[in-house]
Amino acid sequence: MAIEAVLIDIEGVLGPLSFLDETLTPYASERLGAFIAAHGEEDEEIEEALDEAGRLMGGFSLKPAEAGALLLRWMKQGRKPTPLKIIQGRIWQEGYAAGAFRAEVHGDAGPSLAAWKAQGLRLFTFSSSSELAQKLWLSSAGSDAESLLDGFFDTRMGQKVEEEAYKAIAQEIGLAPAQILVLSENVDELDAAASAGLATLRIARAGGDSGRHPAVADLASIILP
Ligand SMILES: CSCCC(=O)C(=O)COP(=O)(O)O
Ligand SMILES: [Mg+2]
Repeated sequence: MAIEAVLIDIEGVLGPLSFLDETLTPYASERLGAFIAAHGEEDEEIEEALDEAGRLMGGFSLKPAEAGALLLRWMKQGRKPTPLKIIQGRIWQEGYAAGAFRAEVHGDAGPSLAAWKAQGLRLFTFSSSSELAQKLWLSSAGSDAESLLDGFFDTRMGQKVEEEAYKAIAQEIGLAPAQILVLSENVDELDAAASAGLATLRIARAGGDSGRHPAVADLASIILP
């Protein structure tokens, strides 16, 4: 079955892994408590995210300090539930606006996306970060990638290591799973995508084990039929 769409990871594929660990995560950790105190009771999106965090904990109504501690714990555990990613995205939005940092996109991202688009492929992201955080990353890097993308998927479709998320995305895009190629640096994500029947390709910019998936060193090395 011919590939009709490409589902692309951001951190690790379009941009460097280090930006999350070295810049975005510390920035959000340091501001989480103050951000929740300032917005937790007056901003609908943040209120809803905190309610959802409480539901995920079994139906608790969390006080701001409890919510801050819970989200920090999730971050330390490497968990990526949607309410955490929504709140992180809003904190990062303030950081980008204040000029605290700028994101980077790898040099091969724009030209590769443009070439695939010109071939008639549909292009989507799938990131653990919120749709807002994805768009901020790409636009702050001055990349034209955003304008080439047909849609942005995030954890509202499910976690990236869960097969069900990829089935839901295939249904949303309206293609058979085998018509979608997933690009990620993360083998667990590719395993989940392959279990759902999607085609997979590991982007191994830093090398490493690709498990059962084919791999290339960068986006420029991909030739799509
Ligand atoms: C694109 S903003 C920061 C990335 C992030 O928050 C994350 O959890 C990892 O993202 P990925 O694109 O690798 O799913
Ligand atoms: Mg990634």
